[in-house]
Parts: sequence; C-alpha cells; structure tokens
Amino acid sequence: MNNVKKVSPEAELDPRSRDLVFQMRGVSKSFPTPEGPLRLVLDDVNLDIQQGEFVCLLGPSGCGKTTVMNLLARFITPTSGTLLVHGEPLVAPNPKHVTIFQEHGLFPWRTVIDNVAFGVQAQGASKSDAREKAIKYLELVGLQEVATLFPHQLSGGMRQRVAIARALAVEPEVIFMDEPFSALDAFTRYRLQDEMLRIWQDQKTTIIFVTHDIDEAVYLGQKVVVMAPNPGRIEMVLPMNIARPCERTDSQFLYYRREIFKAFQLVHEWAPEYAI
Ligand SMILES: Nc1ncnc2c1ncn2[C@@H]1O[C@H](COP(=O)(O)OP(=O)(O)OP(=O)(O)O)[C@@H](O)[C@H]1O
Repeated sequence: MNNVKKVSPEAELDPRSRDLVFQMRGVSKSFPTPEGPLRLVLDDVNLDIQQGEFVCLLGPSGCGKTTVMNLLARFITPTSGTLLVHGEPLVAPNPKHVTIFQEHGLFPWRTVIDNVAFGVQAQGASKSDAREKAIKYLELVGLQEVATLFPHQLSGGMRQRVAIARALAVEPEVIFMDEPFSALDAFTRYRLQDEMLRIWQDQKTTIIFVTHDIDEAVYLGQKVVVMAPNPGRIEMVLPMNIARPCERTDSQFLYYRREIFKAFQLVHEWAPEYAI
C-alpha cells in the first residue's frame, strides 16, 4: 500500500511538542487471566495523534481498540512503553478529555437540558451559565426543541446526540468515542456521522473514534489506524486524503475503502476494481 505509514519505534519522542496530543512508543498491555498468568492483549503500539485530528481505530472484535482508547484516556496504564500527552507522561485522566460510549449513559431522571448542563456545572459554572451553554450545544446538534424532555422520550439517535452535546458542552480538548453509533439503524448512523464531521470541522476538537465499521472509519477518519488481533497490534496507519465532507460514492472514498478491505483480506481474487 502506497499510503501506509507506520510510526517506527525508533521515531524519537518529542517531549516539547505541543501539537502532538498523544505519543505512544512501544506500548504494550497485558491483563491477568482467570488461570493466573498475564495475557498480552496489545503489543508494541506506536502512534502519534496531532491536535485537532480525527483518528479512527478500526479492527475486528478483540484487537485492542478499546484498550488503546482506555490507555490514551488514562483509565488504564501501559504494562510497558511510553505514553506522552502534550509531551508529558500521563499521570491521571484529564478533565478536558471526555468519552462517549455506545450506551450514551444519560441520567434518566434528568431532562435533556439538565443532562447537558450537568458537566458544565460540575466544572464550577453557575446553574444559569450552565443552562445557557447547554442550550448553545443542544442547538448545535439540533435538539433545542426537546430540551425539557427526558431521555426515555427520545429516539436512540436523539439520545446519542444529547450525549454528544453533553460532551461538547464542557468544551473538551479531546473526545473519545467508543463505537458510539453501532447500536443505531443505518440511516440514523449516516446522519450522525455527517453531524459529527460538521461539529469536528466547526470545533476543531481532537477525536479518537473506535469502530469496527470500515465505511464509517473511511468516512470520518483523517487517519485510520488498522488493527489486528492475537495479540492486538497496529497493522498500519492510513492517512485518508479525502476532501471533507465527501460522498460515499466518490472514487476517493471507494479507493480507500477497497485498500482497507484488502488489508483485512476481504477482497476476492476475482473482484474487479471498486466492485465491493
Ligand atoms: N480489564 C481486562 N481484563 C482482562 N482482559 C481484558 C480487559 N480488557 C480487555 N481485555 C481483553 O483484551 C482484549 C482486547 O479487548 P478490547 O476491548 O480492547 O478489544 P476491542 O478491539 O475494543 O474489541 P470489541 O470491538 O469487541 O469491543 C480482549 O481479548 C479482551 O478480552
């Protein structure tokens, strides 16, 4: 593959780089097994993530996507290797880094606006300032009309948009998204992908997005990190030279889609170009 880029383990760590939000060098992670011995689930990961980048972690179940995300978010620590955030060793989860999960995690007893305002108030804002900010971000995701409803009165897609508004309202530096749209129907997923791209272009937030959907990764990612299992590792880092927003039928989109299908050995020998 021409565009394949692997961060070599020899690539020097730059302790002063402010543009690189994350630098991982030779990072491995093992977990204990029920039988006792440690099992290596992530082997020798090398990855740079720039400020404002939209990075998709892509791979089959069990290849360690969530483990990479959890390491970056500092929910867990590496077994070996180095992980720097803005050139500094990570010591604790950063309050400017927020996570959106597949299950949106809204408080069912709070209204939409109170869900979105919650994190802002937790940062020390007054109730009225927090609600003002919540309205701003509900408008951004097109949900100002349902501000006084409760989560159970919304569709799955709307609930996930509330979760996005709640994450944005704390004006994060980094958003981690762990398969946030995988429980939604295809049409809602397409709409939310467009919304996410629009918000990312508007807010310039660094986004780390975990997915096992090749189309989703190509559509969203400026950079797609292709992972493989046993043990979990990065196979390649593929920059997507695609103008955004793009059409899912564009030749550039189809080219990268096919390259990734090939990387996962999902293209048949007899398949003509772009016939996937
Ligand atoms: N806390 C843990 N303790 C033990 N094993 C773990 C732990 N967390 C993850 N693992 C194992 O590490 C491997 C990678 O898990 P991870 O969740 O990172 O994969 P994934 O690529 O995100 O998978 P999926 O797409 O299914 O969510 C799996 O085999 C998993 O069972």
